Amino acid sequence: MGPDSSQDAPTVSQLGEFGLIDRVTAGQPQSPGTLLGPGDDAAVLAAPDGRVVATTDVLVEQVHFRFDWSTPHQVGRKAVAVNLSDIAAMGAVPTGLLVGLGCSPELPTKVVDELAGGMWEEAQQVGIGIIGGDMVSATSLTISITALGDLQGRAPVTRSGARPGDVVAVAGRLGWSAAGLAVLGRGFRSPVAVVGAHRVPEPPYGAGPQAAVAGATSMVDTSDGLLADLGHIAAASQVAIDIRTEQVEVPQRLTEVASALGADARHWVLTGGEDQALAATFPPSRPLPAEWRAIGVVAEGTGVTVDGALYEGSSGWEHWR
Ligand SMILES: Nc1ncnc2c1ncn2[C@@H]1O[C@H](COP(=O)(O)OP(=O)(O)O)[C@@H](O)[C@H]1O
Ligand SMILES: Cc1ncc(C[n+]2csc(CCOP(=O)(O)OP(=O)(O)O)c2C)c(N)n1
Ligand SMILES: [Mg+2]
Ligand SMILES: [Mg+2]
Ligand SMILES: [Mg+2]
Repeated sequence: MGPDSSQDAPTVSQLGEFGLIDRVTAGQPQSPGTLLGPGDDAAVLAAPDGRVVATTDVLVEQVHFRFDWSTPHQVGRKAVAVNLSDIAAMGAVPTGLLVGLGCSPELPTKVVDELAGGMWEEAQQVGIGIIGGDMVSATSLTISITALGDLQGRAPVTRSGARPGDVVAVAGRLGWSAAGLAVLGRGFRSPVAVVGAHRVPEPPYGAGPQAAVAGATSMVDTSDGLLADLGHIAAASQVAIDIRTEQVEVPQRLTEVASALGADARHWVLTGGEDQALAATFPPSRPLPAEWRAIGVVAEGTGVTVDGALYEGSSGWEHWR
């Protein structure tokens, strides 16, 4: 195959593994702090703090996204966003991304171009880039992203530091992605406010480090659902968490969508995943940082309650359930 035909190759198998790698890496900016970028056996990245934060999330077609619901560009942005929100949830800032991609030989090259374009767009929002990755043949389109981050000299904010008396607070949107998923699941494509929130979450990236600076005692990103993810803090910290619904805003837009679908907007806010909001606990003595709003309290005990009662029904997403 000559260079001209490979330039326009319609499928990934026609372009080939190394042609595809060249295509997604060519012309991209160097991620800051990268001492050696894509092309060798591994990348080399500066670690300013001396410690490296590392996290992976995998996204699989039909499980995490559908191409009749989202464009490849949107899927690329979301795949990066869900990883960056885990970095933020440690109170860290991201420094680089590694991208594994499994796709069928028949996949049009254009889809890979657009996925990579979306990934780069989201990465550039926080000033970083893709420093390496892998491309393999697979039966379902699979994206595995590893995000690396830096603690800037601070202690990591773990899931295990919540203390009785702390305030529970959130930053970012809740329930919007679940509303969008419900809309798409019923075959609709609007309202775009909720469908767009499902396609591309907007994690409050800055709120993670902000919480760390403000002395947050524990933090998690809400990928599975607020109650489910707070359950991880309650378990790891060996405390009870009570959410006070009078403090939890249910946006008017979600109430409207829920009434059109015969659904429950409050349920989306409390248990809907994929908004990648941040939830954290703070000592009660100090004011919350700017992006954060109080939604409940930490007490002695175990588990998560809503207004003092166990929540009826599922508290969030679980794979294989
Ligand atoms: N295959 C695995 N090997 C080792 N650790 C894993 C594996 N899968 C998940 N974990 C770890 O289990 C924890 C919970 O995973 P998960 O619920 O996916 O976290 P998150 O919701 O923050 O993405 C994380 O610390 C994650 O790194
Ligand atoms: C086609 C499709 N069906 C269902 C969902 C809903 N969904 C899939 S995964 C998930 C939860 C988050 O995913 P997970 O892999 O558990 O992320 P993690 O908690 O590891 O960050 C949700 C709500 C979706 N996004 N797309
Ligand atoms: Mg995960
Ligand atoms: Mg995650
Ligand atoms: Mg997480």
